[in-house]
Amino acid sequence: MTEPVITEAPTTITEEVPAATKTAEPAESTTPAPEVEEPQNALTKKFTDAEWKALKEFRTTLPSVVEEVYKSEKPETVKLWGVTIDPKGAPDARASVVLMKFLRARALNIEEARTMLVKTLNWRLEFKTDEILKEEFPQDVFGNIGHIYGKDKDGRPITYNLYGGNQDLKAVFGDVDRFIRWRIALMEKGIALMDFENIDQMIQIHDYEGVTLSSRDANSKKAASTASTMFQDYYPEFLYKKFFVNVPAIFTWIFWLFKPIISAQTLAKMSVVGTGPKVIGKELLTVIDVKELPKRYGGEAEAF
Ligand code: HEM
Repeated sequence: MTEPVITEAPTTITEEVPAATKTAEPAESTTPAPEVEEPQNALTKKFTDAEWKALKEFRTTLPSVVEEVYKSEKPETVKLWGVTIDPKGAPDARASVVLMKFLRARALNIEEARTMLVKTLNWRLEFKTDEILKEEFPQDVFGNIGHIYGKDKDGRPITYNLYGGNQDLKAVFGDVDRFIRWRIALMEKGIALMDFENIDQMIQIHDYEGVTLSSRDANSKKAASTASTMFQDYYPEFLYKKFFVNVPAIFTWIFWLFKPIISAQTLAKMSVVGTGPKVIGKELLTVIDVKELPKRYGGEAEAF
C-alpha cells in the first residue's frame, strides 16, 4: 500500500493570479490568451498557488482516467459523491474540491493522485457503491452501533460508532462482508450531507464503552483493518477529526496496532479520550456545540 501523505488544508486565502509575463517589446500578434477564470467557492478559495497548479495538470489526465476505468463505455461525465466531473469541460468549483482531495492525499503528486482516482473509481464500480444507499441492513443488528447525529461548530456532519462490549458484537461482525457494506453505507450517508461548497469533511467518534478483550475476535479484527484500509485508499481527505471515547486506559495500546495501515497525517487527526461524560465532554465540546452533543458525551442533546 502506498503511504498516503495528506497535507493539512491551508488556512490562507489565495486568489489565482496569472504571473505577469510582460516582455520589453511585445510583438503585435502574440498577446497571450487570457486565462479562463476559475469558478470559486469557499473551499477552493483556500487552495494555495501550488495546489491550483497541480490541479490544472491533474485535470489534463482526466480523459485518460475515464478511458482506463470505463473503457468503451466512454461516459461524457463522471459522478463522484454526487459531484459531476466533466473530464473535458469547463472547470467547476465542486469538481475542483473533489479532485483536490486526491491531490492532497498524495502530496500533490499528479501520477499518484491519478492512480488513487483510478483505483477509487474501479473499486466503486466493483463494490457497487451506487446501490449501497438503497440497501437495507437488519435494524436489530446495526440499529444501535451507528448514528449520524448533529454537526460540529463549522457544520461538518458527525458519525458515531458504538463498538463497545454492550453490543451483540458476534452478530455485528459475524458476517464481515455484510458489516463492511453497512459501514461503507454509513460513510456514504455522511458524505451525502456535504455540499463540497463549504463542507467536505466529517467528524467520526468511536465509543468503546464496556469493551473487553474478548470483543476483539478474528472477525472484528478483520472488519476493523478492512474498513480502515478502505478509508485510507478510497476516501481521501474526508476525515477532519476522529475521537475514540470511553476507551479504558488498559486498552489504549490497541490504537497503535493501526499505525502500520494509517498514514501519519491521518493518525495526527485522531485522539483517544478517556471515559465518562465529563472527560469526554471536555475534549468534544472544543469542536461540537453543547446543543449538538449527546448527553452521554457531556452535551445537552437528547440523542441516541
Ligand atoms: C475491542 C473491541 C473493538 C472493536 C470491535 C473495534 C472495531 C473497530 C472497527 C469495526 C473499526 C473500523 C473503522 C470504523 O468503523 O470507523 C475500527 C477501527 C479502529 N479502531 Fe477499533 N475496535 C475495538 C477496540 C479498539 C480500541 C480499544 C481502540 C483504541 C483506541 C481502537 C482503535 C481503533 C482505530 C485507531 C481504528 C482505525 C480508525 C480508522 O481507520 O478510521 N479500537 N475498530
